[in-house]
Amino acid sequence: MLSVKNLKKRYKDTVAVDGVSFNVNENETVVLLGPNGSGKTTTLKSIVGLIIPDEGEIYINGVNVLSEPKRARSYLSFLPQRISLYESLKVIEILEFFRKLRGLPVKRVEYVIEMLDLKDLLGKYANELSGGNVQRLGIALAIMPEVPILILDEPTLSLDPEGVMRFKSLLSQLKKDGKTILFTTHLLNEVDELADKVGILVNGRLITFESASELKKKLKFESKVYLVVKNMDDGFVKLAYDSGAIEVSRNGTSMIIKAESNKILDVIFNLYKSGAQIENFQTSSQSFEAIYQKLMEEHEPKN
Ligand SMILES: Nc1ncnc2c1ncn2[C@@H]1O[C@H](COP(=O)(O)OP(=O)(O)OP(=O)(O)O)[C@@H](O)[C@H]1O
Repeated sequence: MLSVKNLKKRYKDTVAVDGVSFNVNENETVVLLGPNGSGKTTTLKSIVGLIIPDEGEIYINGVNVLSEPKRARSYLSFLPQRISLYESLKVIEILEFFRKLRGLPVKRVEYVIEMLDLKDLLGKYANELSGGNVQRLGIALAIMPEVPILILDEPTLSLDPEGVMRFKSLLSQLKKDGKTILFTTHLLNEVDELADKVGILVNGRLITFESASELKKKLKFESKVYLVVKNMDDGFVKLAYDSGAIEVSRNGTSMIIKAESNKILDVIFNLYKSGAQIENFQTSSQSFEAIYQKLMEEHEPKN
């Protein structure tokens, strides 16, 4: 559906994108992560034909973006990081203006008003909108055309928690509708739920591109369990280590055990079998954020 091959872009002395290649299959949701300045926006803008790369090829539905930009672009819709709006127009006028510009039926305006819950904003002028509401309007404009591919640069930027939740359900609906979605984000804990695949860019290079679940497996995804044991004894700490725990800390009758996710239940079960009277336990899994930090440290070791 979307194929990026050996993409390179340099701005004077800055190498923004340095040989990036990846594919996005039909109906997949792919998230690009990376620190500020790692080349995410440059990659997206190259895909949508707004930047001419120095090297590399990009195909959308088999159409070369560089040689047939108009045809390639007809398959996609793009939400840029900063959208510029006509400040003297009301939200409804902006939606209508965009609809006419793209030659879309009236029902597409009704659709985006419903999907982004824009009813209360329709009479407001663009310059009266908060940052989060500008972003909602931007997303509305991006999903108005009925195209198979959506490319979104930081769609959750400035959204409040409710806006983020709304965006998440919008994205799962779009996925159900068969869309292929590529977006960048800094909200790492959203990645788990939304992404089929994750690409991580560091200094213009794609250091990983794989499914979120594979990434977790590879990095030995860890879980933590907090236990309160009525008859706590140092022997239980030793037993936890013997059962595969990576780290155990004891404080009075409670202990915190860290282990690989697939071993944590063994540890608890062995403690229980050996007579530990477990009064309370709570588990927590490593967030995607921790995984991301670990990868970053591997690629940018601290001095
Ligand atoms: N028009 C430009 N002129 C000069 N340098 C640029 C230009 N656009 C981007 N760069 C540089 O290229 C590098 C990659 O920038 P890019 O915007 O693609 O990163 P990003 O990962 O999207 O960052 P962010 O998360 O902050 O949006 C950065 O070092 C940036 O300063």
